Amino acid sequence: MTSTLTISHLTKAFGGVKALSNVSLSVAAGERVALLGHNGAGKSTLMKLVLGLIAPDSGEISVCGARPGNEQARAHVAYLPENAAFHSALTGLEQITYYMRLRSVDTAGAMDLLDRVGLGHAAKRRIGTYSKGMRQRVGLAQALIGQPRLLVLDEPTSGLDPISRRDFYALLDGLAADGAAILLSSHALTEVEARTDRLLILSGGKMAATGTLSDLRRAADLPVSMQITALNGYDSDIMAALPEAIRVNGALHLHCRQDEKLATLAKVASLQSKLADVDIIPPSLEDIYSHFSRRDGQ
Ligand SMILES: Nc1ncnc2c1ncn2[C@@H]1O[C@H](COP(=O)(O)OP(=O)(O)OP(=O)(O)O)[C@@H](O)[C@H]1O
Repeated sequence: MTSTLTISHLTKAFGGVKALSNVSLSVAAGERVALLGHNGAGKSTLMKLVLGLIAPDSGEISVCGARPGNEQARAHVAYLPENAAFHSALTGLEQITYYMRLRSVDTAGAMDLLDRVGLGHAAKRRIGTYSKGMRQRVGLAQALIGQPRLLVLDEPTSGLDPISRRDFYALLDGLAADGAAILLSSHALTEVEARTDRLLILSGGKMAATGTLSDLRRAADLPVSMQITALNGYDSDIMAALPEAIRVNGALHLHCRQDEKLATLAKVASLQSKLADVDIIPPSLEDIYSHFSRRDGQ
């Protein structure tokens, strides 16, 4: 796979604060990558470096083979800030036409662009009357001018309702299918897990983990929980057979390491005639995220 964005050993400090330390990553054409991390983890700094708005102290960045911020890189990169602001007196169509002129792109395609982001029906209404979701779509339309090969999206779905989020990700799916590389930051773990190809977790400026959720689940190696419900009258038999179980709100809970899971299940299964139900509860996405995202001292 060709890499649209390549970052090698990137380091950036602001005074005494190390915002990024030795971060390397790549995003391939058609790949959707989510950047996760606590407040101050370094996500915005990484995006600013990719956009060429600030320079690294050391390390290399290549955007479609060019240096960030130069003319070639800027022609291929689009950015959507978290709170895109537009002129409230302009219509969606006027605003997009204006941006197209700024980018020296033929404005005849403005309406198509608005249709593509689902704003065709409101193209001639003032942006001041748009909902937050509609303004985000104006931002996305603006980002799509000139068919960028890399989209850098800073918390693009924050403040959107579930339907608008779903529509937004469906749009991103289409762009990725057409070959765009997408790097987006988010705090919405469940949605990025479902709608991106890979997760990157930054913690204290360092790359704490990268991979699919299954990769991260394996690497975190967090304990598995089981909730065991005994048949009436068999509670103490179960407690005797599973002394490591603890009682929580009337049910019995058992924790075991990943590599003990099958053996523990076999033990539980041997008590089948005394059990009403067993639920296996894998570590949640939040558990995995917190495992990798612990800040210093936490
Ligand atoms: N211009 C700057 N001057 C001084 N310190 C800065 C500057 N920009 C960022 N920092 C510091 O660098 C660290 C990383 O900040 P950054 O904004 O990249 O984090 P973030 O992950 O985007 O956080 P958030 O989720 O809150 O947006 C923080 O400690 C921040 O205070």
